[in-house]
Amino acid sequence: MLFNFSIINASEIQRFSDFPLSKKTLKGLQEAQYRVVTEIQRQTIGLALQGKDVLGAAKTGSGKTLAFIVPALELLYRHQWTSADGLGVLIISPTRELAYQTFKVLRKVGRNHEFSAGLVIGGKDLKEESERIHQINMLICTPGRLLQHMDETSYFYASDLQMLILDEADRILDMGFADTMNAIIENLPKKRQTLLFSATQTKSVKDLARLSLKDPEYVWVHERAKFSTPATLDQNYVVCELQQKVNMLYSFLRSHLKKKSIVFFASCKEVQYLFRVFCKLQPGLPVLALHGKQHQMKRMEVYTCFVRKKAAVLFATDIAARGLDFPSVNWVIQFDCPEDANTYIHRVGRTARYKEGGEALLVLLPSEEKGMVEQLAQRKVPVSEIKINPEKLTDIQKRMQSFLAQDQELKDKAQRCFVSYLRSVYLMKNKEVFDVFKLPLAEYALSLGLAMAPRVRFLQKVRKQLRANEAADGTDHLQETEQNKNTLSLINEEGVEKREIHSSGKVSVNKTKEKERKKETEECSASRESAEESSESEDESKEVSEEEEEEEKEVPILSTVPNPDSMQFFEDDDDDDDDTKDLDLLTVKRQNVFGVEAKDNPALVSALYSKLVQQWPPVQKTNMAKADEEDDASGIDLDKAKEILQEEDKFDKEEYRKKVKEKHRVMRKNT
Ligand SMILES: Nc1ncnc2c1ncn2[C@@H]1O[C@H](COP(=O)(O)OP(=O)(O)OP(=O)(O)O)[C@@H](O)[C@H]1O
Repeated sequence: MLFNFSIINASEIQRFSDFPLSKKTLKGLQEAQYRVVTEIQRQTIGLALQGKDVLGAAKTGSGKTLAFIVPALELLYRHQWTSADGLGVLIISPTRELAYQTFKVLRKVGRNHEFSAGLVIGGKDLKEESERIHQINMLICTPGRLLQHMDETSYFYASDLQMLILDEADRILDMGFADTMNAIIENLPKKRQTLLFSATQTKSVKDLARLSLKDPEYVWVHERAKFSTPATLDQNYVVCELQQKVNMLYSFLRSHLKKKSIVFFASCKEVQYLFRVFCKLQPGLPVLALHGKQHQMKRMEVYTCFVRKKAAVLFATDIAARGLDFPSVNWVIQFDCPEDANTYIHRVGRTARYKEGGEALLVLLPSEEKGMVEQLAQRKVPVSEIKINPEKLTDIQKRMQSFLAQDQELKDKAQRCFVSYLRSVYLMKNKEVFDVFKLPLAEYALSLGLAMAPRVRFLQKVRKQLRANEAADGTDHLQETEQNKNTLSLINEEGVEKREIHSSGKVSVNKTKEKERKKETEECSASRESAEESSESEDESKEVSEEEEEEEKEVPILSTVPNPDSMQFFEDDDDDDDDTKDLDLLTVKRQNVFGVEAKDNPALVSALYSKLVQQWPPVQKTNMAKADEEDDASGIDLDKAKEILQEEDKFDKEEYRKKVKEKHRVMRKNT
């Protein structure tokens, strides 16, 4: 059937069937219950069908995935592509989870076509992948693994590539893949169509567009929208002292037991510690944790488990902030202030997806409020302030102290959480919002259940440096709070290694010399936590021994608080009837929860990896329909998954990077 693509008029398109699409694609869309197009789909699919390069930006949850999958299928269909034609479409995703999610949508919508589709996201024997990769027509991959194939797989040809798709381009760049992307693009034929999609428009996205797109059509569907977040998203913020944040979170969860929430933290170690503590606290709903230090297998379990739960809370780092399509999330809580407005937008985008409603609560420290609220206003994010009623907070500090008194490992985690949070604040670029010297360290330590603040050597060094600068230029770089003056002077005094901050009289003796490790610093930077790059072991004992940076010897805390703990390691599924007593206390806004006037401010996958397991090895030799049937027919093969993941752990990324670097060096030398 011949279509006339030149007459597509976006303003007349309402349904997918209004586009000149093949019967196979339309059938796939209908079977997946996609009928009416979203705005980004209406505005970009026609342009892409006409063969134009497109840079598409639209709010989170607005349907960007189909905006590129539909034209990709159509392009190969029109060219009557067969498996013998090799690679025709390449889709690059920032993370494994997102790549797999996209792969699933592709298989669903493309099930009536006969192209082969493959997922190459690392973690499997390269040789095995290499033997099959040349048979793939549509390849979805993460950047690192793709470059690895380009460098090492002799069968890998992209010379006939018709279309390159860059999904979540901003995230790819944030994760430090700019060089990798440049190298990949150099390896691709110049004559091709390129589609680039992103939820936020940043300078680096425009740079990448300049490099990879030719005379692109810019489609920014929400450019003139009053707000840059979905209209169905209700957004509020509270200003909360650092030492009250944990109490606030606990109180919040206790009053939202029937809801599904994601709580974002700045670092893995905060997630690790607070997850453990909240399991012990038994808030009355399942608690899950997702972060970049988890073994891939664990991430599979957690993702699947959270997708299936009706009510649960997921503690996460920004690894979960972008692209992932968790169904029916009611609340996104930003426990720690996001790095910038873009990160805020991606995080809240995990709720209120595709016309659904959702609520977002941002927790800000007093020192963060002005700068962050201004940034959000500039980015057209409508967020209103609500206040916490301190009387309605449940104080869990004593319970936490009691847990730590009985569990040295948990105490170690608390100390790492403390240091890691401070480091994450210190590493933030926007110093108007993030000022580590304004934080009440002693109180914060207490609020984590610690008897005293661990020594933080990097702060010591920073302080020294600032003092030296001050002496040189006569200015006052250090504006300390009274509390910090105390803490800092103590930690700065040569030989003083004890600090008592708790009335119960505990003494801390810090014995370990800090190893200044760049690796650690990077791990704590939320923006660098990448699904693809994560290689840390789940083995916590190993983690501990590797990360002894703030080791501390301490006399155990004497606690009179009985331990209510019945340790639950992974999740707490217990529905506690008593919970209802708090219901009227903390329901943000509607019941004036935090007690307050709302002051308007102007301003892997349900099946994620379970399916990944079945479609391994990753190349689908069969057509998509068959693959999909197989996919739906069977359950999770955990043994197989474990096998795959064990293989993955053997893959030495450092070694590989060195090899690639060396290879590039030799190549540069030779040219
Ligand atoms: N035309 C449509 N009709 C019905 N549902 C749709 C349509 N397009 C997309 N959806 C659904 O909307 C949700 C969000 O889609 P998608 O994940 O593509 O959004 P996105 O714009 O890529 O979001 P993000 O920027 O957060 O990655 C998905 O659950 C998807 O199935």
